[in-house]
Amino acid sequence: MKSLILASQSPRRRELLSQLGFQFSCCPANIDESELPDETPAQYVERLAGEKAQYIANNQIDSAIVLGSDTCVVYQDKILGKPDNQQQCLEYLTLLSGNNHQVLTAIAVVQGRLIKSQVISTTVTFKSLSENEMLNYWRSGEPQDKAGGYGIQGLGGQFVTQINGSYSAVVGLPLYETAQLLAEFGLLTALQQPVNK
Ligand SMILES: Cc1cn([C@H]2C[C@H](O)[C@@H](COP(=O)(O)OP(=O)(O)OP(=O)(O)O)O2)c(=O)[nH]c1=O
Repeated sequence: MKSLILASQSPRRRELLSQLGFQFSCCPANIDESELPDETPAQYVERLAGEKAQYIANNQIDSAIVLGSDTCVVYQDKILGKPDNQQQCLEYLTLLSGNNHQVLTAIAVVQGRLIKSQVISTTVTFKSLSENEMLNYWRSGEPQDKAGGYGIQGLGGQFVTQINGSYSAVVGLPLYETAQLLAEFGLLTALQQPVNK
């Protein structure tokens, strides 16, 4: 029986992976998340997802399958990570207000020396936000641990007028692509199992 490890501390990723019906354990991967010079946002998230998975895989004695993921918000080629403070969050929300942005989520699966990864891009449109709304939102406590300073699955959902792509990828783990990638490592969801007719 192959064991699956989610290289994450995120309760959202844990919940999403549970939706696929897998048994797995969670290990947070503490890696340096600084950007490298000349790296595109897609290269950045793909590298971090791979490093998170590899960090955990390197500490395994057996050949466990390790899934890592990373999400960032991109506005006009600028990466918006988790806001450090109120001022940065208001800056991010001001950029997102009334505009389209991309949410990039990368997933990486590692087993021994084999690594496969993928980047999923989703376009999200925000309504125009008032200063009051932004301040109240910051005070709700929701933006603090989220890329771009918002959570589509929470209070922040009321800012979103349109989404083109994968909702689960915006929340942190794309369900369709994760099921496909894990299947390449022989981990099938209950729905992917062959049926005896
Ligand atoms: C845009 C957006 C991001 N997010 C979250 C997803 C990610 O958890 C987080 C981005 O930070 P990440 O660094 O991708 O992940 P993390 O630190 O939460 O967890 P780990 O590295 O241990 O896997 O922002 C939402 O929950 N909702 C949203 O709408």
